[in-house]
Amino acid sequence: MSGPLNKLEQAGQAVWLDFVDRKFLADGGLRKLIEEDGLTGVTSNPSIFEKAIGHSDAYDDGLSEYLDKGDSTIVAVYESLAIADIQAAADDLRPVYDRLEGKDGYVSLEVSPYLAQATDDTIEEARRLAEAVDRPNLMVKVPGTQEGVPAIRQLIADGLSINVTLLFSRDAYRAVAMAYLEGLEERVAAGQPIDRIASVASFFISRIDAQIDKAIDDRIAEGDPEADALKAIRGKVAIANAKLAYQDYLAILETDRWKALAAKGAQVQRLLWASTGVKDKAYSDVLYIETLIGRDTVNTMPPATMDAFRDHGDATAQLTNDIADAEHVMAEADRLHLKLGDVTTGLVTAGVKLFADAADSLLGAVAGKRDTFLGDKLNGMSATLPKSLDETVETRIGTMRKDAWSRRLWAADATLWTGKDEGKWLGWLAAGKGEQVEEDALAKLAEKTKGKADVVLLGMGGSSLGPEVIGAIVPPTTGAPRFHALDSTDPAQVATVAGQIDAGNTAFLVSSKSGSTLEPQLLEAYFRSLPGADTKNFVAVTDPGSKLEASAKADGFGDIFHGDPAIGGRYSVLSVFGMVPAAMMGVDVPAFFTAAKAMVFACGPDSPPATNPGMRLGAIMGEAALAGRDKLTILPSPSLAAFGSWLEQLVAESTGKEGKGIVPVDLEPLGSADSYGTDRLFVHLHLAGDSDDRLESTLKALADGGHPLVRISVADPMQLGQEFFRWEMATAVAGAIIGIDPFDQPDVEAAKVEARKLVDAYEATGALEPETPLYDDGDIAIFAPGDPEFAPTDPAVLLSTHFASLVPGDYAGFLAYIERNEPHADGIARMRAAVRDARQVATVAGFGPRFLHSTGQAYKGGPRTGSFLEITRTPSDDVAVPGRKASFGTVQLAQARGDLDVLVERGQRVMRVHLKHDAAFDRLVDMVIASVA
Ligand SMILES: O=P(O)(O)OC[C@H]1O[C@](O)(CO)[C@@H](O)[C@@H]1O
Repeated sequence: MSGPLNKLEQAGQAVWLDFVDRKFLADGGLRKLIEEDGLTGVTSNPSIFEKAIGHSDAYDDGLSEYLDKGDSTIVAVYESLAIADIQAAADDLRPVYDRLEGKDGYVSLEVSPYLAQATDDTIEEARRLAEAVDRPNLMVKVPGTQEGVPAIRQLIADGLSINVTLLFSRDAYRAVAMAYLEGLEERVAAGQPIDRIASVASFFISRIDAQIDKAIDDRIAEGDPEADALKAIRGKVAIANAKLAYQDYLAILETDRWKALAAKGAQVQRLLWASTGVKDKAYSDVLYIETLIGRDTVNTMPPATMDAFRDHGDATAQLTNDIADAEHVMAEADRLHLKLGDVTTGLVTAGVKLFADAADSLLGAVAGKRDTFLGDKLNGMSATLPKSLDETVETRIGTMRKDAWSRRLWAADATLWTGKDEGKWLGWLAAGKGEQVEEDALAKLAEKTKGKADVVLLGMGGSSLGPEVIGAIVPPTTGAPRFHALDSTDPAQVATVAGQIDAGNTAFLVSSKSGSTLEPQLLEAYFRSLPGADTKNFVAVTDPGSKLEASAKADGFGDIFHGDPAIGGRYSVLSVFGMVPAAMMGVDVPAFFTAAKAMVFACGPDSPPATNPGMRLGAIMGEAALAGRDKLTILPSPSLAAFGSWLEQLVAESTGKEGKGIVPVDLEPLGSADSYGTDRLFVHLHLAGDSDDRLESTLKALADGGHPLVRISVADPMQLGQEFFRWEMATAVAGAIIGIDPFDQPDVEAAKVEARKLVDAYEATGALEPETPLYDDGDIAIFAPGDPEFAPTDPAVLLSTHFASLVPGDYAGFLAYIERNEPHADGIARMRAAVRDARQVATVAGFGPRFLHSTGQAYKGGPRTGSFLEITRTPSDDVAVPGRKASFGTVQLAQARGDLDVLVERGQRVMRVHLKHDAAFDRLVDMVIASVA
């Protein structure tokens, strides 16, 4: 063969192809180039794979085959595809490699561009890739950044062949040339062979001219007096730079150091010309080939450049010609202040970023394909946002990608939030993959619990709400015990659960991360005192070293499960705190995690924000809150109605602090589209098979009316775990956008302290501190401790004054320290609807003390826009707590009063209505509705 490309080989220059594509390889395209054009190598980079994989369906078979295996990160999927191509190319080139005895015939695969600034990670990744590709003619491509240089030295010393990429300056080239020598010397010193170690130093050409030429053109356009001198070096700087780098190379060959290595069989580290397709179409399309032909060099060409050279290239060696001229060009560039040093430094950074961008887009494309393949095994999400919010969300997603939020979150980088200790609270990421639980231990526990009639969980907030939601949504297996979550000190509520069970045939679960929460302590004492109760049937779930762990051990509990101290209570549902009760209620935990993992992987570190469901939702929540849409209104389909109680604790306790945050609105009766203000972000969660025409038409009207609406679809209740994880990720991300620490709860403790003070005083004196009502008619009493404006008057005026303070953007809260039962829930729902419709404000509600451990944080620490009606009552049948003077009723009242004091202190508006007997509740409901009519 004697075409121009073959002639390059004769001139000592190897022709490599800067391109990989599965179809091209499968069709024998590479073999043809090897046979006909004398091609001896292939290079790839993230942009090349992005084009290959992201924009064709040639990889879809491989993709689906891989995804069938189950657990698969996007990077793993990408690598499986890329490695197969690299292996195929390496196999095509193997005869060349063998013929040339390892001097050529290489194919290059680049380490992740995300690691370009991390020496140790680069080393580890290069070793891993070399092992995975498992071909002697692989060159691992490593960026020649400052951090890359020591990695290159180490990898050469390891015996890997390395393609050093992203070299723009002679200084950088000389540094990697030295790293190559050092690596070889290390091997020689260790008595290891060096003759099969190859390396190329990839020197980039056209990108330099693109920058310098632009600067020249700008200066000329501005009328620079040196216009002629500038014009004279246009299109010449990159070539001159490369020619002088080649002189550096020749100089190295003259050193004794090199000669000693050569004597041991070392191969030269060839200069490889990369980026050789011309960017300026005015230049000859073979400019960067013809000018750079010389012995022991490589030119890696994009296909179009290769075709052009085959067609009309001139293979005369010119690399060592006109060196004086090259020096003159460089001197001129310097004299004319074209700042080549700055340009090459900038190009390294830009080059790393360009490959990282390509990798993001590649991973995004793979993620998209994976999602399509998974179909409804991955819960879906779509959003209809008003234009301005849509724009800010997309801008945010763009900056999140650039700032590597997906990777940084998984790497526990606290600077995503406030830079405090947030990185220590990310155990929920591993928990999502099932890594916090031992499935065998759970299976044993499930077996043990099977024969029981009931399971009663005693715990608060994060320790009770996840299990309650699982119990309500995931269908129980036949024969599984009934499940009750008890998170209250309300005497009637305690008595109701006690009345539903036979303590002798019940498994009890005391669940508390801290192991020191008051309510489960009181409840444990109560249930252990019931006839038939046996501590062997008690299970504790708690963090290691807690007070509960010690007492459960001492008291002979049947089982103790340990939580992960790196997970906060509200993020704990996929740890033992959710999964122990799930196992006890008969949920197939391994299957639950198998279903959950689709979302965990979709939210993985390698899933860029645009295709990462948790990140995207977090961006929407965070941006909506910043835009004043801080009331996250949960509108589930009927079968998912329970989900909101878990979600509201996660969102409220995580984000509601420092006067900022998101106020979740759960179980608010559905209104007409025009009853909602502009402070809402709506979220609809839909379980396949559910239908609710009124809800559907309202959702449509909301979206049509310009309200932001996120729709989430869940194909199967077993995929509930996906929503736990998606929302955990989204909440953490929203917290970062809002600018708070989503893992602390600074204001919850304050109410606990106040309540404890009151209970302690009661234990000492036998009475709660006296208080004076504004109004008392023997039926109801009204207190408004924080507001001097309220004068004792008739209750209707007091209530209407209270609600009159609400303005759009505010929210009304109903904090009910009464039994959580249907009549009470209905009455509260009616009051909420009336207030919302009258005042155009969002309404929230919680039963106390349950909400204290969930939404209570946001009511105290979040936006100061709340106005709360607290409801307490004198219980008709109080229940004693064994070993204490204070009854459940007294503790509950103390908690209510402590809560109110803190709300007042935090500047929220509060009024308390005390019901002197149960029947007064209906009167209160009527009075509230009348007061806003
Ligand atoms: O599991 P523990 O430690 O009893 O806490 C219960 C709940 O109380 C809180 O600490 C708030 O009071 C929540 O964060 C937590 O989920």
